[in-house]
Amino acid sequence: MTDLPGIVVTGASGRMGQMLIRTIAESGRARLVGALERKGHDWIGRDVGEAMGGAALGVSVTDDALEAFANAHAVIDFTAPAATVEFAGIAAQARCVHVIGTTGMSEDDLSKVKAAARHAVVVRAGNMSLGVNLLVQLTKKVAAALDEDFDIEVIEAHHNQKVDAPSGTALMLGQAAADGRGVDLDTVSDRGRDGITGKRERGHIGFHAIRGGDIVGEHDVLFAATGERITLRHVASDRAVFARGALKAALWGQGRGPGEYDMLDVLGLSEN
Ligand SMILES: NC(=O)C1=CN([C@@H]2O[C@H](COP(=O)(O)OP(=O)(O)OC[C@H]3O[C@@H](n4cnc5c(N)ncnc54)[C@H](O)[C@@H]3O)[C@@H](O)[C@H]2O)C=CC1
Ligand SMILES: O=C(O)C1=N[C@H](C(=O)O)C[C@H](O)C1
Repeated sequence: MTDLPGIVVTGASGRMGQMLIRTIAESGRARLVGALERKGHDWIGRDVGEAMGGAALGVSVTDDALEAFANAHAVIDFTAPAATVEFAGIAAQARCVHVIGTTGMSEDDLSKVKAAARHAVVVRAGNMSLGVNLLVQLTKKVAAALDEDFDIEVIEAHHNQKVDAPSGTALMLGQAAADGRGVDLDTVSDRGRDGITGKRERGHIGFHAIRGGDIVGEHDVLFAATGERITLRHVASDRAVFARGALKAALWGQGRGPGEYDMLDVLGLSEN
């Protein structure tokens, strides 16, 4: 049992944190060695299993990342951009695999993560599910096959607690569509529409975000032309799909050379 890779989960009380802790505990392929929460959180010092309302797991929630990461093989991190940037530096120092699910990161945040990946393995993806990563590749292929007579719109729906838009997944899908077409996403991106926007520009890629209730995560890529349209769709109905992907990434990263990887690498779906 103690030979299994030891994993720290950051944001332990969060929606994804709790799902990850359950997934690791039930996997038989890894062991939970740390559970991190932000300073002042009322779970600090408590056994994380009990804090989640279940049996004790023998791991106390801490706010000390340096100490927690020192004894870990991997950190699975679904928190917030500022926290993730801080954890990237600490994980690199500790030479443990850093699996990043956090979305809404700025270019500056991403450049700091990239710097950390010079010293340790980082696996980062806006969506860790098998289905979405397959959809990314399908989107790229369909966008490459169709010309600009087909307008591309990415529509996503999430729960009412989500703080960033468009979702990390929507941006991955938009990037895949732009790559398929051979265009620069920043140049053709239309984020939402409101007011007298003028007609849709040919070749642009639109993003639209719905927020409501407890929607786990739904993504449509619409290719609309005159007389016909195609929709590629993924629906996540259980956060376990993200947690299983993240655990797979943490195990895949063991023994690999430093660098920044994504779930296409982990799942063997990368075309490069
Ligand atoms: N890549 C993927 O497959 C997925 C990514 N996400 C992303 O994961 C992130 C978290 O999502 P949720 O779990 O729904 O959010 P949440 O709000 O339920 O959980 C975030 C947790 O992080 C904790 N946290 C914040 N700062 C911290 C710090 N400095 N140290 C330790 N803990 C800290 C918060 O206290 C909270 O418990 C979001 O960015 C979301 O978009 C969510 C699902 C799947
Ligand atoms: O915040 C969420 O919940 C999710 N976030 C990710 C995103 O921004 O795409 C992945 C998933 O859709 C759930």
